[in-house]
Amino acid sequence: MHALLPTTTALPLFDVAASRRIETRALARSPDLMERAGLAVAKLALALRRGAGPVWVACGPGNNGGDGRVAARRLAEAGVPVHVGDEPPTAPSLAIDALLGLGLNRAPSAALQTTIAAMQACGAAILAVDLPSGLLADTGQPAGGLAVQADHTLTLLTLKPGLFTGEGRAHVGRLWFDDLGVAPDEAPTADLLGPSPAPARGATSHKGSHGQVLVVGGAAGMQGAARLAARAALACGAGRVYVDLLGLPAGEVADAGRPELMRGTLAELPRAVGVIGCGAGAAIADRLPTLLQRLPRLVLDADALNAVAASPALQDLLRARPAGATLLTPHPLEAARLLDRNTAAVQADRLAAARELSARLNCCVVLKGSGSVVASPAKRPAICASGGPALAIAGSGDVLAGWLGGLWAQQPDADAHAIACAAVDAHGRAGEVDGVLRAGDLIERLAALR
Ligand SMILES: NC(=O)C1=CN([C@@H]2O[C@H](COP(=O)(O)OP(=O)(O)OC[C@H]3O[C@@H](n4cnc5c(N)ncnc54)[C@H](O)[C@@H]3O)[C@@H](O)[C@H]2O)[C@@H](O)CC1
Repeated sequence: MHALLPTTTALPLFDVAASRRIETRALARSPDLMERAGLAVAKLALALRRGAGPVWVACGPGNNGGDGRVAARRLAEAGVPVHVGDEPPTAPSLAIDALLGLGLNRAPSAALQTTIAAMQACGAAILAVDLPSGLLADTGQPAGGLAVQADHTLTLLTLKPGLFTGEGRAHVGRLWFDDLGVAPDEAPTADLLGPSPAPARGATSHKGSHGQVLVVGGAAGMQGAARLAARAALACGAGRVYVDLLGLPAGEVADAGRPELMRGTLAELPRAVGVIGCGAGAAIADRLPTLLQRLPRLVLDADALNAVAASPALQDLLRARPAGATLLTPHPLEAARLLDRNTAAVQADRLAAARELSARLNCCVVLKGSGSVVASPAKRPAICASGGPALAIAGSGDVLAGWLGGLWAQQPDADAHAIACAAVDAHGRAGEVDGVLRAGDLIERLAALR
């Protein structure tokens, strides 16, 4: 058993169906899995309980409750006062939520809702077994809108996607993992991202070795967005970064605060990585057909995505591009527009929405939000484990788009999916600070962690 995040390596994720198959085969080999699970819960509970009061164990009707009952027995054997039941004892030293795990298949019943409310109000820290009760393992959504808000979650046997995306991160608290000694014996449903190495910079390399980025955006009044993207691409290490600022006369400097940035256009830069749409406004729609047909590698963000959503002709152009050549970075509302549904429907199953969009448009899709999802046609999707609320700021997406472009410029042989996985994880890690960041500070943190 160990605390999981931050992870230093990529990790496999398994949905409910895969976890069940792994569990079934493991049970055939070692029938004592529940004993191992309960013992792991008891050990963690011993470390987490505060004070001399009883440990409250709330057990549900299935095997999740079975884990709880084994943990209660183990704790009692260790001399700890234990209370098993639906209502809290006086002054509990810890509450163990063993109500519902993988078997959750509907909104918590009225009785369970009462127990969950009592647990939230009991004054002790909550340790959830496998999953916070009410949280759907595949999507990270609370079934019926209600799930335990745990302080700690000890997940068992497999890591599930819903612990990391959707509302998962808001419910699990600190995440612990015990594989119960079982090595997964099938392909994962998705990957949890770990850090990727920064592109190598050879001793004799020069700026021409590190690629070009062309940022197209920045309509009148929105030039900051394009400049943030360009600054991020530069900080990432791209050799030359150009900005085609739609709202600025040609003779004016790209960015007075960053003299390294240059003005440029598609006509001069046919091999650059395009970062298109940051602060671009509606004018980008007219530029997109040429950009989509000419630039070999493209990152589309913000207004470029809205233009694509509104135009079947642009969607056809996207689909016609080679596999691995285009990266889309929608937030949930932009993804909803692209999929012609509402934001809630996207958030209800983020993995599925990202996969569907990537298949429809033949692109790599980064669905932003807590637990960003990276999906590409014919590839296993990935979920980002890094990041936090400090990233919920103006310009955060522009910085990500620019970082994606900067990374891709330096790795021309990498496909969109690999670039997206590396950039999204880096962006998340740079955003792991207490309080609030500004987008400019985020660029500096990305550069420092590079
Ligand atoms: N079988 C084993 O040996 C192991 C089991 N494990 C544990 O077993 C869990 C899965 O067990 P189960 O498949 O029994 O599933 P659960 O224990 O999660 O729940 C299943 C039961 O809950 C009921 N239920 C589902 N949703 C409900 C709702 N909204 N309101 C009220 N009742 C609801 C179902 O009708 C069923 O009776 C895992 O999450 C994990 O905690 C793990 O410890 C690994 C080993």
